[in-house]
Amino acid sequence: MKLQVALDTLTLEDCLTLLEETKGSVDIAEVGTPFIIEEGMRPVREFKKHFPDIEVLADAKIMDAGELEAETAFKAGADIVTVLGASNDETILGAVKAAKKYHGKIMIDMIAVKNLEERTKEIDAMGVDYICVHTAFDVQSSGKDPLDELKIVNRVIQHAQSAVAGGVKLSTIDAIVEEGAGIIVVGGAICNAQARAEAAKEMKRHLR
Ligand SMILES: O=C(CO)[C@H](O)[C@H](O)COP(=O)(O)O
Repeated sequence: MKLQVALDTLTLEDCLTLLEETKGSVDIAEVGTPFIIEEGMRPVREFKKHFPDIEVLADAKIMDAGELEAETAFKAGADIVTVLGASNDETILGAVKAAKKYHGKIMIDMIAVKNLEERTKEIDAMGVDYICVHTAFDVQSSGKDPLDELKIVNRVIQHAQSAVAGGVKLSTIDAIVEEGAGIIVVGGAICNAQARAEAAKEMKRHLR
């Protein structure tokens, strides 16, 4: 199980400090979607330069032009790139093609996918590496629990590993660990903590 820290709203400088502080706890540094909108691929390059031992995920949430956009992120040094599960199959397959070329990985973000079971089966057969259930920022306050979706994905996947994102915190991580996931993504619960290094360490301690 890997711990991925989602870096969405911090400055580049603060992210580099956070990654230094949390060394040994964080397996994957995510350049979050808002960060990409702000800075493009610069954080991907900088994270790779300063922390060559940490995997870097570009949360590009690709929806079209899969091969082209994934290639841009892989060329910048990303190890993993996200593509939306709601995209056309051609987009996902294009991104998988780029991943093969650059020896990278594709994570499919199932955010807002309605036919989760059926779509997971289809996507699992496309050669992607991770299928991530994701409670969107915009619906987290509704109290939506990602566990039900994670159970569906874990039940149907045969090739990919599962991942979970969206509002994960210390009080919810044990149930996720119990259910099982290849990657657990934590953003605010680490980035907004008073003691970020301790928060990341504690999260990591709960993983298997
Ligand atoms: O991709 C995202 C939003 O679309 C976030 O990076 C993801 O939800 C993790 O952050 P948090 O733990 O703060 O919800």
